[in-house]
Amino acid sequence: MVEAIKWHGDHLELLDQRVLPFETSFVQCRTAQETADAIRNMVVRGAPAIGVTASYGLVLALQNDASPQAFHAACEVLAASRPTAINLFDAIDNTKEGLGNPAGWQNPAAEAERIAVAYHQDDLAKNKAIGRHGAQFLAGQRRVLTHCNTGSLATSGWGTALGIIRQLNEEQRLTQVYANETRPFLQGARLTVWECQQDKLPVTLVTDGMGGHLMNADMVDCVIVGADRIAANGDTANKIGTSMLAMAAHFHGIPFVVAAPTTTIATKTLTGKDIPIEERPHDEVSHVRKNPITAPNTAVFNPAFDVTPAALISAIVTEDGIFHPPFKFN
Ligand SMILES: CSC[C@H]1O[C@H](OP(=O)(O)O)[C@H](O)[C@@H]1O
Repeated sequence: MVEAIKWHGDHLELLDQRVLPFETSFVQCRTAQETADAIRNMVVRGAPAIGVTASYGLVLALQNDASPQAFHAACEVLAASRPTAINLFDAIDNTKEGLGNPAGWQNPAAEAERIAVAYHQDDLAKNKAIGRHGAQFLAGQRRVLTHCNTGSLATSGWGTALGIIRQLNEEQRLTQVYANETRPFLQGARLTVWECQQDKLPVTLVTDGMGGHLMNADMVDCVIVGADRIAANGDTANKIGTSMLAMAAHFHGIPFVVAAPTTTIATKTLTGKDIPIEERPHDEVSHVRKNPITAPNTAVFNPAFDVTPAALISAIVTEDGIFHPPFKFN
């Protein structure tokens, strides 16, 4: 199981997901700003991984300057790195609350480090529970279509949707994984395929437009995806292209399952309309690995996420179990 995030006590080491699987290189962070830049630039990505990384960014901030003013400035810098994944804000609030008691500020850097390490370990435990619940729920489903990357690279290890897929494989109940390439950042083609190959999962790469054909040809038993923010009513923000998969699955009567830890559930976000959708740099769409795929100065729209209405979601799997519609998280 690959480790995307490594804490070394005085710096953070991130596996650079912008260049996998072609290069294995690492980015070191020693300040909150460097950590925020790594999140914004998608050195590290994936909602749970973003939260864990931000927790360590706050430790670095306190190691550099243990004043409350510097800590709150670091919270702002990290909170501004990416707007959609609620895990980022959950992690920041988790450290804020942990330092809330008077004892927390006696040695805030050490206390924040204890909090961050616990948050990191807790996410791994959540992933394993999601895998168990999801595999139990999907008994008999053997051919899975997934979107983006929701594995060890997007979490503390094991994964959410890919964690369920790993569990199905461990229980010898998986015959096929179709991985959407997931334009424009290619999390599927570059990261999910690589993770599946590392674990000898039966993975086939498909383009983002193939989902309807696979379902029409009866090649898929279920669709499993991750999430970046689940609203109180179950509307779910996930990688751009997810909602179209949900529409196709609904039309074909195929289960569409969202897998996420409860740190991805935003009870104060009432519906999908309240979820901020990140827009990313245009060259992510107009170029692939720095090579242009369109004419210069082409107009581009690059929303990184879309919202799948709760009505299209068959089940939401968290570490607490399986939730069915109508969803009401509070
Ligand atoms: C378990 S990862 C959840 C989620 O995060 C990814 O977004 P990004 O790669 O832009 O950070 C994707 O939406 C995954 O489904």
